[in-house]
Amino acid sequence: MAAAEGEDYVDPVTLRAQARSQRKSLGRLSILIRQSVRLVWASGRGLFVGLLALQIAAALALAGQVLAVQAVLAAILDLDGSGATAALWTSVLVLAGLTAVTSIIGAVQGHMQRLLGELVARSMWDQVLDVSTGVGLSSFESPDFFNRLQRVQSNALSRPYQVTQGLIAMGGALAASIGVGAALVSISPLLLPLLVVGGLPVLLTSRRESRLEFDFSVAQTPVLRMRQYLTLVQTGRDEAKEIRAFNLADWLHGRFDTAYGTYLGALAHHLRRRATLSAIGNLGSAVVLVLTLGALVWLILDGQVTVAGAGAAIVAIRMLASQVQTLFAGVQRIFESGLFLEDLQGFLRLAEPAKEDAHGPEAPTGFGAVTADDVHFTYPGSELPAVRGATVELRAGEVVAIVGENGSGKTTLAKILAGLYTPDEGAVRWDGTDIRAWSLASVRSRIAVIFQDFVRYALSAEDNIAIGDVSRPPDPARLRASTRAAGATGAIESLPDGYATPLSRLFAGGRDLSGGQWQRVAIARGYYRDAPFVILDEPSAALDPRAEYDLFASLRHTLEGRTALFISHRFSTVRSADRIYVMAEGRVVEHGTHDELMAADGQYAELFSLQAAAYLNAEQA
Ligand SMILES: Nc1ncnc2c1ncn2[C@@H]1O[C@H](COP(=O)(O)OP(=O)(O)OP(=O)(O)O)[C@@H](O)[C@H]1O
Repeated sequence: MAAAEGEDYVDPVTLRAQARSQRKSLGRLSILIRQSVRLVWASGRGLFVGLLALQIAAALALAGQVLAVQAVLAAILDLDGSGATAALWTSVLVLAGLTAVTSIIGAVQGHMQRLLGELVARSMWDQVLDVSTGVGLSSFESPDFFNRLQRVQSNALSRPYQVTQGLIAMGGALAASIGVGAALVSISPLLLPLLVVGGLPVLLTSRRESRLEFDFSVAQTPVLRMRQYLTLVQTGRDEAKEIRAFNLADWLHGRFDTAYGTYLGALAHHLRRRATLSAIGNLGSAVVLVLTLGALVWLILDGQVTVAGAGAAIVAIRMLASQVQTLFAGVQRIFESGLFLEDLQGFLRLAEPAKEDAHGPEAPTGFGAVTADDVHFTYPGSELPAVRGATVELRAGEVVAIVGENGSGKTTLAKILAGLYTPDEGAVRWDGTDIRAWSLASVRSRIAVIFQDFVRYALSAEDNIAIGDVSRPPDPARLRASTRAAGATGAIESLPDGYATPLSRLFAGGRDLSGGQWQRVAIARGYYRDAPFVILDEPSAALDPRAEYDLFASLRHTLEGRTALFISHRFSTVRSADRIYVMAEGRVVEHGTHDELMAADGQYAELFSLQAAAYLNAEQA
């Protein structure tokens, strides 16, 4: 597993600096448009082409409307002429028909855009989920990663839809502008340049607005994450009991209000700045529009255009102004989304090291011995190493235990042995070969790990166990054997729908299990995976002493020759292990069999006696 953090991690400050240095040139716009078209094309090319075709049809209808207005006005001014009434009605009908066609096209486009937007969103989600499930586990220790994930979820994912809309609006507005512009030129060529200049103020201010929007989003991500977290805490099922027991409701609510208040204050400030900028842009456009209309009046007075032509020109000017605005709004959307898209692209690149995990030769299907050879590991962002020079060995078929006090590094060492963290120094080897020589995905497929904080999936009991090996279709016989070996048969068979019962009250007919029953389900999940190496991280913490004893006593039989690493706090449980490693402060301080360690009279003997005495005292009390 290559650590995902590295040059691809960009902190918010760097991101803002990058945003400031972004060039907003035509060259950049064309790059963004190319990227966006590729994205939309890959998600739904049929719809995209259909939408563009409709845009062209709408543009033609719009240009036709200008000419029809001119014809209607000319017919009105010529009403006393012979056949003028028929000409008037014909042009009115054409105008009405074209107007209806434009509206119908608009409505159909709306529906198609919505669908295309969803297709784009789905393809983006697919990629984002690939990253979040594919990046190295250590990414989840990094606040940078979470900030980025949050930004991508809350912002970047909606941007491709905006880009889609922006592109289509731009295409349509461009086609319409050309159509209406051509109609306008046929009335008087002098009017066109003035109108194009009219759009410039909006373009200039919109560039600045997009930068403001991006800066705002980057700056607000940590506050938004905190707010979201506080919402989750106050609405979560697991947290509900503690919130009541500790009377935390008002306190948490206060925190939430403060976080929201901070965000709202910043949002109001941000929106004022955006509103001011867009007002400046629109006022500039309005001034240019007045100049254009003035020019038109002058052309009429000068006799260069007819009154009918001038009437049609006014309609065209209004249409063109709105098309130019749509065009620039499209450009703005693409610029605005550009920074987010780059952020998103950077995020998607985080999956590349994960893809490398699948490369390389397949790991062997078994081993003679697994060793962690003088491994060191420090969590990203931590100063102190969690594991500092630990060496352990597990020979095939052995049951090996790691014991030690809280925080001594047991779980971290287990995750290193499971190939989930790459040691900073030292190596995990199978028969002398560093596991990094093989595809890490294939190494992990040979290992079954039951974590201390295993996941309670809100799925059926069957799924909760069969999830241990999704590489093949569920095997009912294996499922039942694993359940039996983990001692979970009774709990599952007494559920209303047995194995089909959802293990969560979130779903109709669902049931929850007790902590110990859940733990047995998790153990069954580990047994179900046909792996030569099984890691059980405190699998007995929620079990009663008899169940714990049974679990360990039956372990060898259940494992049928597989190798097991067993982490526990209860020394009495592990006394029959082939070898016991005692960890303290990230190091292995002692190892041997129970008898050897007791004879050595070191830390193990001390902790064992302490626990035994506590147990005896408790029994006597
Ligand atoms: N995700 C993490 N990020 C940073 N530090 C961590 C993380 N997980 C554990 N640590 C630190 O690493 C050290 C070893 O933790 P580890 O979970 O491996 O200990 P452990 O022996 O399994 O403890 P326990 O018996 O409480 O489960 C501790 O000091 C802990 O604070």
